[in-house]
Amino acid sequence: MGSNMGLERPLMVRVLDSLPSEAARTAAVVEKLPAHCAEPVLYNAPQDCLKDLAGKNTDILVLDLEALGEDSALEPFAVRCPSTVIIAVSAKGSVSRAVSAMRSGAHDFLTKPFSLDALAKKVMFQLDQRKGGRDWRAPLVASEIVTVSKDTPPMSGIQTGKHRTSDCDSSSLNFDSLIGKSEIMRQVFDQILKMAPSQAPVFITGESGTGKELCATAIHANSVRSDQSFVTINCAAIPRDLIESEIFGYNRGAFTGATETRAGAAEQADGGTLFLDEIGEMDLLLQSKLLRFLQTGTFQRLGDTQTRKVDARIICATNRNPLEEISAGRFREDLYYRLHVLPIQLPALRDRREDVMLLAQTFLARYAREEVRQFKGFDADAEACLLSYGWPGNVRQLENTIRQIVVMNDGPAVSLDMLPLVIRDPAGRAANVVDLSRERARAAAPPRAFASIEPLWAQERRIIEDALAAFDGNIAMAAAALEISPSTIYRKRQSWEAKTL
Ligand SMILES: Nc1ncnc2c1ncn2[C@@H]1O[C@H](COP(=O)(O)OP(=O)(O)OP(=O)(O)O)[C@@H](O)[C@H]1O
Repeated sequence: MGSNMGLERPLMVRVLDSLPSEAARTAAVVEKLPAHCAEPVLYNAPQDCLKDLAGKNTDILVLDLEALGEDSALEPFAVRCPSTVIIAVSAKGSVSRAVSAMRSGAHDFLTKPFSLDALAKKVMFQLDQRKGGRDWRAPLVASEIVTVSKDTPPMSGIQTGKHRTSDCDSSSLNFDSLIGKSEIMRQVFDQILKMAPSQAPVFITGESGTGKELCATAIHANSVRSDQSFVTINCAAIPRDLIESEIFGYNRGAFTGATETRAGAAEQADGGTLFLDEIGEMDLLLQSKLLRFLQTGTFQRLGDTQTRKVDARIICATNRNPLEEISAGRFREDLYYRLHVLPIQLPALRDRREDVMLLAQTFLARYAREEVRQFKGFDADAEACLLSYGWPGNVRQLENTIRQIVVMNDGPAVSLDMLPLVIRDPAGRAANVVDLSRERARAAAPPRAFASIEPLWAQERRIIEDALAAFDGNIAMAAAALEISPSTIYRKRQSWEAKTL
């Protein structure tokens, strides 16, 4: 055994299996882990194991599904120790079994009999995900292209280096990053599993912050392309006149500022997946170029005469209603029908309230660990408030709220007074906003001459800049407080720059 993985204490492994000999065999995994491990603790009865999870350290939990009875009996284990790596094992392995175990909170699944090396590999993968590295959940900076390939660190939720077969290796399904146990999310997981092996385009819709990007990464992670690149282009975060060069690349000298030749996202995604986020922001001319690319698989870099061909699976997402966009003439109907082959609609958080506390607990455990706080859960009043709030900013708003609470407070439980006012008293806040704008209106010059009225964009700019100042420039936090998406802030900033040039 080697280093202790950066922890100050040995890793604690607990194993539940109704057969003591099997539990002992599984527990021997500690010999395979490159970390200092304490003596593993073995259980034959679920209630004994559950009792210990309440107050004792647990880093790795291996649960035999037969010892649990029903797969859903795994849920209380996941809720009790949200930061523990949970691996479900079963002698009756199947895709649906693996999916159901992971829906209930397991991080991975193995069919018995399994080798200790296979178990150790899965445990190490999960521990690595928890060891920091790039915080892939942080919002992308404007015009950033995120590439996940064999050569770059994988985002959580993506297993690189694996080649899945289209009939799905049940031990490799991965929804680690996309959390939900509600019926509506179960249907989404089923859709992802069925759509992942296909080569057809996927069209994801849903309000801002519902997890469209996570959904796209899960489709890629569970596809045969998972060991190839996953390339994201956020059409809202890139100035319109640069999107084409970001997607298709350019030759040196193609336009002012093109000082070198660059491959675009389409080429980088060759063999893998190209994710076009916020596709509703793309202008009509570029839409026709994208359509041609989808029809032929060919394109030209800007300033280049050579026609190139790539094989990239397309996933796109929008928080707009595509049919309304088509009727308004902002989205090409033919492009829509090319892209809208496998549709997924992500539900708003208010439509899956069963998931609110599961998500809140997960974020609390994540940020308490990151910020070194003691938080273990929520008191009853805080929980009731989180459950009754409408979450217009969806999971992003919930995640940012929990992060804010953890940064600003400490204690064993989150209490009502730690919640931001907007969550505790949404109606009151709304009233304040009205009062504030009235105050501003009153403060304006008395004769309401045309010139004295501040343009809407300038008012918007002031409000957004106030929010950014309140959160020290943190765009994600400001966006959550304003109940808009971070990309809206990026987009607005670009339009202000254009106005003040
Ligand atoms: N089901 C989920 N489980 C865990 N985290 C989630 C889930 N859905 C969303 N999140 C988190 O919420 C944030 C927003 O998710 P994501 O960027 O995927 O949403 P989106 O729908 O693409 O938003 P937008 O339309 O504004 O781009 C991310 O930090 C993500 O980790």
